Amino acid sequence: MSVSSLSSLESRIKKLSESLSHDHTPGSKSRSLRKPLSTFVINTYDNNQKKVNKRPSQSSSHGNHGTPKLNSRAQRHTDIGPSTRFSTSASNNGPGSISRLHLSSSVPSSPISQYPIPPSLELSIKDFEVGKPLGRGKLGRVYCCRHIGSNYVCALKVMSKEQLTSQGLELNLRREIEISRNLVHPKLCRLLSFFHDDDNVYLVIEYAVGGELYYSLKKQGLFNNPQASNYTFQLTQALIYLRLKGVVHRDIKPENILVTEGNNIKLSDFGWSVKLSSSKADSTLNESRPPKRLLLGNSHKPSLLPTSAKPQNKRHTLCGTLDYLPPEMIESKVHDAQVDNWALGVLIYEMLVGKPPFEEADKGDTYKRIVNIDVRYPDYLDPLAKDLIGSLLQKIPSERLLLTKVMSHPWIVRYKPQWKQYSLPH
Ligand SMILES: Nc1ncnc2c1ncn2[C@@H]1O[C@H](COP(=O)(O)OP(=O)(O)OP(=O)(O)O)[C@@H](O)[C@H]1O
Repeated sequence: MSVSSLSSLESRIKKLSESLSHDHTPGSKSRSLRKPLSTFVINTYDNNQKKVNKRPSQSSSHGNHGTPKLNSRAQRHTDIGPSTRFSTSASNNGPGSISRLHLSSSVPSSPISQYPIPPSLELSIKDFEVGKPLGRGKLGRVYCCRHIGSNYVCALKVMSKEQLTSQGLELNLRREIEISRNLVHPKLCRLLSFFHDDDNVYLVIEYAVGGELYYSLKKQGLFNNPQASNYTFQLTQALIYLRLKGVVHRDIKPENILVTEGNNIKLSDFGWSVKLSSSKADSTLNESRPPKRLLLGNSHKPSLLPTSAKPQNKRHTLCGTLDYLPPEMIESKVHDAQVDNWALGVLIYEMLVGKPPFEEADKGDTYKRIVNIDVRYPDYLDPLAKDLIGSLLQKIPSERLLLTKVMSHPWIVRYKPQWKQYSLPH
């Protein structure tokens, strides 16, 4: 599809998506301020609350839940042969009693085109050799693992059913799976498969060896123009694809961007994504069919999740991450796909400055600065970058720069020749 037809399609989608409004996503209750949560709905105008650490550490700040208990049927010690790409560790602090494994970060995951894992449901945890923990999310841990049958290295997100239920996040998970299972793009972290047992739900995800862009950014402090423009370009590619699929991500932030070999990025975490109403979607999006009913079990197993995760026409949910929330969400107005364009502007700023543009100790102050579009640019910022950020951080959503125009913005064009030179080592 040509850039001009993408542009016009993007404009049409923008209009169509203006019909998005109420989202009755059940509230999640424990996300930090860097996490999207419906508690923002309750707390938006509560300025008396103490601000919590906005940048929780990967291993400890996602709540007080330990490693989810793997089904005892799955507990085993793996027998690692010398020919495998894993090496054993003396420690045994992985899930259950499974030996903890370490994967050399130089080992690439298999190309997605060759991924040989069965689509779903025939799988069980026994089909995987579980390796080192990669991180912890709100509902459980993510492990590096190997699909035994194929030797395919992937990430396994293990979520406790108990926690899913107690935190009312079944619908979010269901929506995440429904949306992400239909997304296949080199700049998106692909959901390869999913299955469940008595205790947990497991998502098999493409493995991103470099981890979160957030940690690269924290390590380096800030990115230079070539690096930031490279990541911006790649993320915009992902967003254009999502736009064509009628999907709004709603939680763009460096924590949800994973880095792979060759400094490639993959957008992840579709827990807060939504799909434009199929009845409203442009026919060229090929999204006119309602999503298939999601089954998280074999026929003899009850389906874990409710079946009401249909795309909503209207959305008012205050989701997204505090620093990345657009004015329309803070003001409880209807929002549309342009929330992702706003977040892209926030991200570019954060990459170049090292902190998000509206960050304040008090979240009420952050909200004020967001609704007033109070962006303060450091002197050292390239004027071209300022121009791009400013054109994305527009109060009126329809005035935000089109994604296709981001791709050809002079800041991108100017630094493109230096992208290879400034690749981050991973
Ligand atoms: N596909 C992956 N490849 C490599 N590392 C991953 C992958 N997915 C997740 N991780 C690591 O595991 C950590 C936890 O991931 P997870 O998605 O559970 O957390 P999260 O983004 O905080 O999710 P949530 O907000 O849903 O709790 C991430 O911060 C990341 O470092």
